Amino acid sequence: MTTFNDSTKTFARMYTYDTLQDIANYLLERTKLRPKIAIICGTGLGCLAEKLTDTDVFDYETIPNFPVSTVEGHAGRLIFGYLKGIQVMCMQGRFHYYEGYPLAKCSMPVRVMKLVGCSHLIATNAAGGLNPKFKVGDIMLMKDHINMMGFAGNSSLQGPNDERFGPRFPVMTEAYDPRLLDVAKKIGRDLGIENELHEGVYTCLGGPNFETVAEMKMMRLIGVDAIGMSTVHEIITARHCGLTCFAFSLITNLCVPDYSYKDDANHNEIVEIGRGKEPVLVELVQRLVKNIHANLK
Ligand SMILES: O=P(O)(O)O[C@@H]1C[C@H](O)[C@@H](CO)O1
Ligand SMILES: Nc1nc2[nH]cnc2c(=O)[nH]1
Repeated sequence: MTTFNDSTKTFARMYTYDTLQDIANYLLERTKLRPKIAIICGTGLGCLAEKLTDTDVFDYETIPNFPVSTVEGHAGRLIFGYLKGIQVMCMQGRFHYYEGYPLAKCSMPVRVMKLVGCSHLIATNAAGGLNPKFKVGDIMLMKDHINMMGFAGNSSLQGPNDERFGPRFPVMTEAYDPRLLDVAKKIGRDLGIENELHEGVYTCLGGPNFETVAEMKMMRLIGVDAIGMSTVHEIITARHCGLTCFAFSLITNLCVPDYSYKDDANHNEIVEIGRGKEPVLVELVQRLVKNIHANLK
């Protein structure tokens, strides 16, 4: 019988440094672009990738050893291109634990980004707003996360550690780059959206079910502002291999810890809210990319 731990370790062994280097080489042989900035588009936020110009597009199923994206609202393409003249690589669609992929597999594209030559990661997601100040359509800049799945002994870094990626025991105290957080707040003020922009703590739960009222109450008690089903393991993997990280959540629904609240979360609405916020999200990311590029060493 295969246990949870066995399968996690099997995937960690399957995505060895050499296998991931092969994937990176496959891409580098097929694009002339050498981006330093990688972007992961969350549910309904794939519009970001549509803004790239002079693109080289790789459907996930054409990339050797790449998983496929099975979620509605996630196109399943890795795109190299220019965002306002700056080279980026963009995942239009990510992998989630609830799709049946172990966390190591969900976050393995982050290591490919590193091997392609990226130094920065911008991750986006759709999340339920638990902080009572949040409204649908607001943006929460991720200041920190609580790794609930890690508490349960499930990590993307589980299994043998390859020091070429990073140390066995990586620190996470500055998982989200404080400078980029400040830059994003300034961009928010410049765009006049400071009233819909917050900072907060995100957590990833395994999904695919949304939360019970008791679970929402518990999350609020421990300091969570927004709940989702991704990003945390990607950031852990990215920090492990030395990428500078920035992430934000689009608040697509409210997590109201009250039994009389009846407006339940719904995936189609989550996708639609993301699409509706396209102009401001694209502008935020474009300006952030410009700032990162200007500060590259
Ligand atoms: O990929 P993200 O984290 O943006 O997707 C969230 C979590 C679920 O996949 C989905 C729920 O509608 O949105
Ligand atoms: N777990 C979780 N993920 C989400 N993604 C978007 N909204 C939600 C939510 O309310 N809960």
